[in-house]
Amino acid sequence: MGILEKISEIEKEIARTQKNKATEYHLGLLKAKLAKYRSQLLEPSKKAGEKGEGFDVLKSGDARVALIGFPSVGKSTLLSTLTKTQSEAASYEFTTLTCIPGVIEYKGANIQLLDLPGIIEGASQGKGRGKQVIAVARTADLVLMMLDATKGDVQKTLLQKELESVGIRLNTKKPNIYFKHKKGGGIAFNAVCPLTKVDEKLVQLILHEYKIFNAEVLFREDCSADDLIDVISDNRIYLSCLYVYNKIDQISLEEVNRIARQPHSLVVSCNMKLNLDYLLETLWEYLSFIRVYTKKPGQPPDFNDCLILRRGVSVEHVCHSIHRTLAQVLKYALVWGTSAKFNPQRVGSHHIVHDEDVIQIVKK
Ligand SMILES: Nc1nc2c(ncn2[C@@H]2O[C@H](COP(=O)(O)OP(=O)(O)OP(=O)(O)O)[C@@H](O)[C@H]2O)c(=O)[nH]1
Ligand SMILES: [K+]
Ligand SMILES: [Mg+2]
Repeated sequence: MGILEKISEIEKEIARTQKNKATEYHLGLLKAKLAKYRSQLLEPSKKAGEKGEGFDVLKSGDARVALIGFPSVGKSTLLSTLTKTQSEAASYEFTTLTCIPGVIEYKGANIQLLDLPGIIEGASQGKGRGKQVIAVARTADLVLMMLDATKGDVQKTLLQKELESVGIRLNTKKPNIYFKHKKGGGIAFNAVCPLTKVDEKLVQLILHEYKIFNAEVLFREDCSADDLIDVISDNRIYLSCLYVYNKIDQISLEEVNRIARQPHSLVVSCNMKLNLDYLLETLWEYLSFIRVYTKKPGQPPDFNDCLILRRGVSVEHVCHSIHRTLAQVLKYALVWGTSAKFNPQRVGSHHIVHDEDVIQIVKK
């Protein structure tokens, strides 16, 4: 039996099995098996001459955003609208056959936007260009999942499943489980809170399925069997995802309102150029961008040139992004803006900067 068949057998068995206390262990074990086979699928093929894991497009700019969606939802139309690059758009499916990069220039940031071929159900198992598209998605800072607003929620459910099955987790955090493989000593299992989804026996069963007999496992939150499998597998990718519903010029206002209220979702019309400003603003938020301006002593800040950084960075990061060696010679920094208690505040390298702060570096 090939891996794909084994996977489908297990999926069927999981679907058949009623979920209750008595089947809990059996289901946990099946899920572990499933994850194991899927991760075998993810391993790069060793066959010589088999080409095309991903499209070779160099990363550039401050962040990379990958456009993922079914054929003809309007991905290329969006790229051509938001960037100077033109990507052919047409009413037939699979117009785009490769990866086409463009650059969104917004509030001083350069965001690399990747137009990609449409993907369909079965993409993760190699249908269409699915595997290559997914390989590109794994390299992105953000997935922009484009959906056809006239088609309800099916596209979203299907695509999410495709991405899940290859280890991509959208808008979720890595489960808070400490896991360490050991050379001996058996399995030391602990939890810092009451667990409602697994018990020690299930954890052991799952670990044994992975041939792990010596390990330290500490649940720091009430995680599930799936969470544990994600942590053991260690090849999961946690990505932010924005669901962008296009073609709202074709649906009712009630439907627009319903969709726009869903989490991580927003509505646009590329053809009518509706709500695209809000899309850019939201992209900026999701990428956690902030702008920091620099200032030389005795001169006004340079507001034409900002540093694009991520929320939560310190003065040390700011130094690094100006010059590789600057942090080493930092004496202190003067900061103006919302991160400062008074203007200017004299701060050290650990001070966290805010959006639109102005900073002056004083060297030793
Ligand atoms: N009504 C409507 N049609 C749109 C909108 N945006 C794009 N389209 C149309 O949808 C069709 C597909 O657009 P594309 O940009 O080629 O879609 P795609 O997702 O890149 O398609 P593939 O490359 O084939 O995967 C074209 O006929 C577009 O004119 C929109 O906002 N409203
Ligand atoms: K198309
Ligand atoms: Mg296209």
